[in-house]
Amino acid sequence: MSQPGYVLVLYYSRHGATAEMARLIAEGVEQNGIEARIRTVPPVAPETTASLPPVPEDGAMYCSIDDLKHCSALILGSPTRFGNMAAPLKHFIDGTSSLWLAGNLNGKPAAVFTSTASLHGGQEATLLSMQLPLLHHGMLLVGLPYSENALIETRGGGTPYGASHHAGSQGERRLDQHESQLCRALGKRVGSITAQLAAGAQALG
Ligand SMILES: Cc1cc2nc3c(=O)[nH]c(=O)nc-3n(C[C@H](O)[C@H](O)[C@H](O)COP(=O)(O)O)c2cc1C
Repeated sequence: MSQPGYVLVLYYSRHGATAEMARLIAEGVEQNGIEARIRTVPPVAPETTASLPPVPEDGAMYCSIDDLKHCSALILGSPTRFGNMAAPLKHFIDGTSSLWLAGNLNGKPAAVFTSTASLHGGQEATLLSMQLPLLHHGMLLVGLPYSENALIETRGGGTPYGASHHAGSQGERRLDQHESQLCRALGKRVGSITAQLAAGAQALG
C-alpha cells in the first residue's frame, strides 16, 4: 500500500440516521485529502426469490466485493438491532470469505459506528460486536481517543469504541454537535492513519 487509495465507508440504514453519520465520517476522511467512498448494502427479506434492482433508486451505491477488496481502510456502520449489527450488513460480511482466504483486508485500518433509538440501548455492545469480523479479517482497529473533548462532554452518543448516535424512539433526535464532531473525528483519524501507513510503505520501498 504505497498510495492511500480510498477509505470505504460502508453502512446500512433504514431510516437515515446511520446514513447521516456516514456522510459526516466521510467529511472527516476527506480532510486528509483521501477519497471516502460511501457504499451501502441492500435490505434482506424472507422472500429470497425477489431480487432488487442492482442500483438503488436513491442514496449511496450498493457495495461490491471489489469495493471492499481494494479499499485502503474500512469504516463500518449499522443501526443497533437488539444490541448487534443489522442483518443486511451481517449478510454482506458473511459473503466475504474469498477476501478472508486471500488476506485482502489484512493489515488495513478499520473503525465502526452505530445509531440507536435509546441512549443505553446497546451502542457499545453493537460497536464491539461489529469489530469481531474485522479482527478475523486481520484489520487494525481504530477507536476514538479521550483527547477528543466531545467524548467527555457528550450527553448523547460517542464512545471510545467508535462513533455513535442517540436517535430517540421516533428517530426525532438529529445528530447533535458532539456526536457530529466525533463522527468527523473518527473519519479524520482513520484517514490520517491510512495516509501514514501508505507513506511508511512508500518509504520502505
Ligand atoms: C429490529 C430492530 C431492533 C432494534 N434494536 C434496538 C436496540 O437494541 N437498541 C436501541 O436502542 N434501538 C434499537 N432499534 C432502533 C434503531 O437502532 C434506531 O432506530 C436507529 O436510529 C435506526 O437507524 P437508521 O435511521 O440508520 O435506520 C432497533 C430497531 C429495529 C428495527
